[in-house]
Amino acid sequence: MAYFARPQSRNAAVKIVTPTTQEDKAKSPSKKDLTQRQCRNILIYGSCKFQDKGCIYYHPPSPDGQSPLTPQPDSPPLQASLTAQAVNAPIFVPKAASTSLTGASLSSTTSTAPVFVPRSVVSPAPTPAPPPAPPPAAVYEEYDHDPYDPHAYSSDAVEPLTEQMQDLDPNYYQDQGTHYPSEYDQQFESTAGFYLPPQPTFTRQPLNYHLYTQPLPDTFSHTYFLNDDLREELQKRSEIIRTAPGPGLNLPDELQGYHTLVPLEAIGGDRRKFGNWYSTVYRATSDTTGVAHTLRRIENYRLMHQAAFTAIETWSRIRQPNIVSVREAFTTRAFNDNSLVVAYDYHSNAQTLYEAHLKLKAPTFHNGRVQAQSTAIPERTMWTYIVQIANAVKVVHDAGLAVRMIDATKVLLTGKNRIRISSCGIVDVLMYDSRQDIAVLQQEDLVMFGRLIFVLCCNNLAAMNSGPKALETLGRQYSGDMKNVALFLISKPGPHKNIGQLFDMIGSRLLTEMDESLNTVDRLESELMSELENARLVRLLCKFGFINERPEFAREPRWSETGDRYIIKLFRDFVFHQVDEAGNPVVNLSHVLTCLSKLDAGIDERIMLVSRDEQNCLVVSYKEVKSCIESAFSDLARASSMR
Ligand SMILES: Nc1ncnc2c1ncn2[C@@H]1O[C@H](COP(=O)(O)OP(=O)(O)OP(=O)(O)O)[C@@H](O)[C@H]1O
Repeated sequence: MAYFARPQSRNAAVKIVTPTTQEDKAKSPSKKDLTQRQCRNILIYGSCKFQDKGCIYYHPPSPDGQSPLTPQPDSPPLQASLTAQAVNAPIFVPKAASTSLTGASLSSTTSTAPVFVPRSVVSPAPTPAPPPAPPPAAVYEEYDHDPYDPHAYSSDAVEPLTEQMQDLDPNYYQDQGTHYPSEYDQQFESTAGFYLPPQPTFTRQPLNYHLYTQPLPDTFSHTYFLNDDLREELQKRSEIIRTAPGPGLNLPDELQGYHTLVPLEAIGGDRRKFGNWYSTVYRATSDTTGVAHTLRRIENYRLMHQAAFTAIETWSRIRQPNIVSVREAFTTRAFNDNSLVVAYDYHSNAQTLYEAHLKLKAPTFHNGRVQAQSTAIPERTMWTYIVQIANAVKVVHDAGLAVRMIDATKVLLTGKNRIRISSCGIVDVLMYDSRQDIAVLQQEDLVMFGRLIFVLCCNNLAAMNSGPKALETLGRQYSGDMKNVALFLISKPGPHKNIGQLFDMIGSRLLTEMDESLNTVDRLESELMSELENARLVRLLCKFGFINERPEFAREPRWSETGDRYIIKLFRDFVFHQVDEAGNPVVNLSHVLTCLSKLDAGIDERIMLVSRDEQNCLVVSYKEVKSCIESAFSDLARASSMR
């Protein structure tokens, strides 16, 4: 009987063919020869559990008449700790229980995804699988590490086995209640006259790549996909970054290395001035990098001194997470006037603090009643803003510059509670002629910062017009610390009033902020983990797409349905085309993800692949399917690079 036939593929797949009779098996000369050879279990374990249960190999009698090399009850335990799994050998199927390796009996070695019933398994009623042999009782008569060559196994082959064992979990043996050979064992070995492999050294713990990456312990719930809020936010950003300009705007097609200008604010209607000038903000794409940038254009501005751009150079060297980075500045006549343009980083879906908190919002319906939306900013959020702005101001002041524009319409909210000061450097260019002492400008920064706190706490852009009322509102709704900070910032300039002193006042809040940002990093890292897995699987699916059913190779024998590609095709059916008992398609993402992850890891777990005509089935491991895919894909890649 042909238990195993070497498949057409050079890969190690076990083809299952119709079982033949016992007589055929008896006639097999190779089997006969095998019975003359000494049983490997005797060599490795000192005994063979299956000696009297059908093992066909030679078992030498022991001198005391007991079964050969059976350990005495008080003798030290033999090193019988290798399982079939440990040496990568097939699971032993006792002869009595398996007259043939039918699909049913193989089911014990197949994937454990029980919900899926491949077509061929559905139609013939499966016979119950025999219980798997106990792990330590593995026999190696049939296989070496090449499972198809029954004669290949020799004692020399023990060496490669130890190499494979090095990849195993070191605790594996402890778990089995066995141990590595001690000195005593070594002595026993030599006196017993059989060879035991040298003690393996374990260099690393094998990774269970086929399992999804675990999130950080206990902190965050684990999901396969990105958190909904974050996904929505990121999608919105990438959607907004691709919006096209409306028709009839009459904007230049090309502007000093930028194209596709899109205004970020309404053009026309009531416009507020930026100092003495009108300004407009555009999103534009860089010709060289394809990256979106923000261009702030000052209309009708005539540059008198080139030196006015010196400040832009200094600003462009500042990289601080709470400042919108400055890229460059230039003048242009592309808008049919003399315009000054300063380019900044673009933060998609950004809002100004004014838009986020101060602008009147449409009322909402709650319990059937119209309700004005609450615009009060929670104290916690206010402290986050204060710490971030203070951080930015400190960096700017330390660089010998002044922000010169800390205003609710110029501070951007670019993410959840994440703010950045925008429009930096532009005032330095505009006011170049009326140069002022930098220390005075820095004091002004602090006052502007204080005013912004009053505006946000009172929810009123004109809060500072009535100082005492604003102070009272702030004191009523926020803590004493907040009031002190706001008062300090708007107080008269003095030698001790600087941004460093503010940090002395808010020291403990900084620690809270730091905790928060570390938590955010952890959370995002955990999100990244799941996306990492998904990216891995997408690459795998792309390989599948490249390989499966290529029309140009339809007549090519190597691509035909007899080689590696056939295994890949059947595997594709196994992953995606499962049917239930009634023949209905099973659409189960978990099954797909599990299979693909196991494939990517190339683990030794075996699965049964069934041909579409249900006449043949192949037992292959994920490792073997992976190697088929790798070789098919590298063939393709080679072919494509030769063109
Ligand atoms: N760097 C940037 N990245 C993304 N969007 C930005 C950037 N800078 C400004 N914006 C957006 O451009 C729009 C206009 O910005 P601007 O600074 O002109 O605000 P504004 O409220 O219109 O102020 P003003 O009344 O002074 O023009 C705002 O919606 C803002 O979110």
